[in-house]
Amino acid sequence: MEKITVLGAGSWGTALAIVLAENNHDCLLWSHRADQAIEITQNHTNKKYLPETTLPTNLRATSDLKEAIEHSQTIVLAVPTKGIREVCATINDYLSNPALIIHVSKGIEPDTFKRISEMIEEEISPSNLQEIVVLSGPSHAEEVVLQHPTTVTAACRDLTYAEKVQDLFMRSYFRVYSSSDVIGVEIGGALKNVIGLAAGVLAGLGYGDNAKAALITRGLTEITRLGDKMGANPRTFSGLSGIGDLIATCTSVHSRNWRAGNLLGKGYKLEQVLEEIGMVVEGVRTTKAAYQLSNHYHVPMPISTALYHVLFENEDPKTAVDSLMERSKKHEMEDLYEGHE
Ligand SMILES: NC(=O)C1=CN([C@@H]2O[C@H](COP(=O)(O)OP(=O)(O)OC[C@H]3O[C@@H](n4cnc5c(N)ncnc54)[C@H](OP(=O)(O)O)[C@@H]3O)[C@@H](O)[C@H]2O)C=CC1
Ligand SMILES: O=C(CO)COP(=O)(O)O
Repeated sequence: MEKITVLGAGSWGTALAIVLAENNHDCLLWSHRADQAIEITQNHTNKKYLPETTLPTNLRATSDLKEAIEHSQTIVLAVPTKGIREVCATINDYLSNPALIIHVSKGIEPDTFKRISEMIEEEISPSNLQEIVVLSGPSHAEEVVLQHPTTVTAACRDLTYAEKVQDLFMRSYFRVYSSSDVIGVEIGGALKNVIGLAAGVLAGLGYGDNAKAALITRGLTEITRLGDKMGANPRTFSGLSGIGDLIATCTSVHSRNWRAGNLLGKGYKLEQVLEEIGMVVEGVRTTKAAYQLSNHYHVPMPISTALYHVLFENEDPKTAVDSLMERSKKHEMEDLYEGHE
């Protein structure tokens, strides 16, 4: 049994805290909202994010970040990408011993192109950092809390820590694999949200399985193309954090990215969509990052680019799909690494 802190009491932080508490770890969940921390500790519920779930009685929450950091040196970071820097900068002030940071967020920062682990390294001083592990894969919180079989990957440049995280989380319904390809796992997790949004757009436009299969396949091609340039092992994209999460996000009604895209395809405006979903839709910001990265590395990413135009330049979704289909003809395989659009 270990002491573990989970930062972020949204759907994913809460679902992971449940797995850890069920594994008999002494898990303290931090919410930045005091009323939610009280609800979790006293009522054993988190109605806003997991309305049907009863939390284990050994799972406590606090809204005191200092208390949460003093609780343990194993910290699961489960806040949206947008909040990573702010939370890390604050916890850096509270850390007195090097911590193992396990991050579970899926995004890339626009403008800086930083992956989550890079942002963490910029905000937490080296003397306060033991290692960073990314935990990622096809894992909708809604299904994890129902104990449906789920598989994810823990990646760290030092495999020993990935294996430690495997041990912390492994449970009958929650199977964790290990990897040393942090870049590949982070890029796969972030960019699948872009393609997941696009899959929702296609569904909203009324398109069916042919379009969905095309999008998943060609989406994986552009993720792999960019990942290769950014230093990932291309084989990682055939794994759980790559094609695995791409399938889960592009085919599931649980996915907030898919649902957001679906509303966009039906004609709703982005602001209305985000209001309606009421939870983080990581793919929106990451689409901006993907578009910028595509230009920066001169890597063709036609789907991400088309979605960028829809999200940020008001392009009509149907017109965007038509333009994708009407591009000049290509060879299917040759363009993967050679950079032909
Ligand atoms: N949900 C899922 O199934 C999965 C999610 N993920 C990833 O996990 C990350 C977290 O997502 P998820 O839990 O789903 O998101 P949710 O939208 O469900 O919850 C986000 C939580 O973070 C809180 N929050 C937002 N900004 C900050 C901040 N600056 N400081 C502290 N807390 C903050 C929110 O508080 P408030 O209620 O006040 O807004 C809320 O409690 C994302 O990167 C997502 O891609 C990964 C795998 C599965
Ligand atoms: O990452 C997820 C499942 O693996 C959750 O996806 P959404 O953020 O689209 O809900």
